[in-house]
Amino acid sequence: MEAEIVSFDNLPSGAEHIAIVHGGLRPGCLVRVHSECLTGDVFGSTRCDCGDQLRESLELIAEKGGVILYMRQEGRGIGLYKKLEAYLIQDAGADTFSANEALGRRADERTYGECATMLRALGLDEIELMTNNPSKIESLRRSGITIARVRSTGVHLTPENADYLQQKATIAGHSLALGRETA
Ligand SMILES: Nc1nc2c(ncn2[C@@H]2O[C@H](COP(=O)(O)OP(=O)(O)OP(=O)(O)O)[C@@H](O)[C@H]2O)c(=O)[nH]1
Ligand SMILES: [Zn+2]
Repeated sequence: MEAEIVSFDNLPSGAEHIAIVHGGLRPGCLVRVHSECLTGDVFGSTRCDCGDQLRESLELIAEKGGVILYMRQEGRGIGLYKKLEAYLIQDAGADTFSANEALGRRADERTYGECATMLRALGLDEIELMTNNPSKIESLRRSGITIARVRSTGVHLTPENADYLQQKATIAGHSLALGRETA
């Protein structure tokens, strides 16, 4: 697909977030807010579903038009090195949220105010949001973005990521129908 990559001046965090835009921008268009996961997005790690969700979003946006906000919020905001440390703690039995806390960090350090700023800069204050994460929905709504519709991402369930997905559902309240598997 042909897409435009948009950068943004003066985001308060200084992070190099980008928007990938395909098709016309119109009120209510499809938006995926994707948090960076180097291990999953680039290297195909099977611990998580991030790479599958990113590819799913790219395919949908290629088909319908829309935006991916690629947010440099690696490791739910704790960064890559800390996420790798958290993986070691998980391998010793912790869930993915308490492993962050064992490192003295919060379970999820992401905020989404900059996503709202980026959407407004693109002229979008009404969107269809692609997510299963209730805090993304609430946070964007609190930042003044109208979410006309929420579209769930698929459930990319594998034996390797089953605990991770189960913990997202039970600990962070993600709407994931883990009884079924989709492509
Ligand atoms: N700290 C930590 N971060 C992780 C872990 N696994 C994935 N991540 C990060 O979690 C983020 C993706 O978050 P998810 O909770 O999978 O999904 P989400 O983006 O909140 O929700 P959806 O919009 O429904 O996909 C990325 O920044 C990943 O790097 C982990 O075990 N520990
Ligand atoms: Zn991941």
